[in-house]
Amino acid sequence: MSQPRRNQGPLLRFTKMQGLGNDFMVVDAISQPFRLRPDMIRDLADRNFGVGFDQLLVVEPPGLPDVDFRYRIFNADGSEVEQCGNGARCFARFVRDQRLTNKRVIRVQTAKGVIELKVGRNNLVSVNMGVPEFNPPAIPFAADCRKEVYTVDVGDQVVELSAISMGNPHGVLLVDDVDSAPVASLGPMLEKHPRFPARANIGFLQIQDRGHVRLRVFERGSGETLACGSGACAAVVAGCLRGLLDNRVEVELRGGRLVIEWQGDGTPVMMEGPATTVFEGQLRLPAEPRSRRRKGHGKS
Ligand SMILES: N[C@@H](CCC[C@H](N)C(=O)O)C(=O)O
Repeated sequence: MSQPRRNQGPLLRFTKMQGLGNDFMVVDAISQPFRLRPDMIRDLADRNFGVGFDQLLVVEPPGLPDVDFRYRIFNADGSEVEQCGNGARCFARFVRDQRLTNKRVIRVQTAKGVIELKVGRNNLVSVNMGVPEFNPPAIPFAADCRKEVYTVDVGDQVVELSAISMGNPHGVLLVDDVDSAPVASLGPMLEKHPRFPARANIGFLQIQDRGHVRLRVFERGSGETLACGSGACAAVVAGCLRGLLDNRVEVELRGGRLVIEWQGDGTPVMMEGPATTVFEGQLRLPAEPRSRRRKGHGKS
């Protein structure tokens, strides 16, 4: 890393990646120092004034035995979250391309447990996304008991949704047609609905047949994205629980297709899809104010 000039922060190397148009800035925090405040992440996520991304992914050394890396995820609003399916596939591609590992099966520690990523020979990555959680306090979702469908008052409407955690919280609504679904109006209201105390990702699911669905997701902390991997898992689980879907489902999102498999309660959800590098870059981070520098590092 080159030496920063006066009043400038260090250079940061990053890779821009995308999985079905859900786009990421990916940072190797193993071979370079990395520390960003939420306001800096928001600036970098800005599509006009920054790099522009839905999520920032950070690759760190593992903190557990039998795990290859730690995977941290930040939404465009700077909030740190537990899970990102499209990001997990890009993560797997990144650590191999950057020669941080040559394994094809990679175990990664996330804020909600360990996930396993498998890199295929065809640009496809499959991810064991873990066992979905339906217990309301664990999602978290405000309800007295577990149900497949909850009735929720939102604005002047009453909607029905499934509430599921894929490590991160999801609400899934069935719609007749995703193209005309009220994603822009209901999405933000349900994302911040008091019954989801940690906020939630809101999926709008159209069932075409038992093996094919269409989906749009209004993501917590990032708004509507072209695709949401954990949202696709939650949507298929919701459809299976309602008896509407088979165990293997092709999910069509605005940015492309994912294949999701789920064998039922207590089993993990498997996701397969592509991961693509867009470009590599470097940027000069702003210098930290002197007072903060002193506090953080104990030096002036
Ligand atoms: N795009 C992601 C999900 C990213 C995190 C999400 N916005 C949250 O706040 O939980 C995916 O592909 O799963």
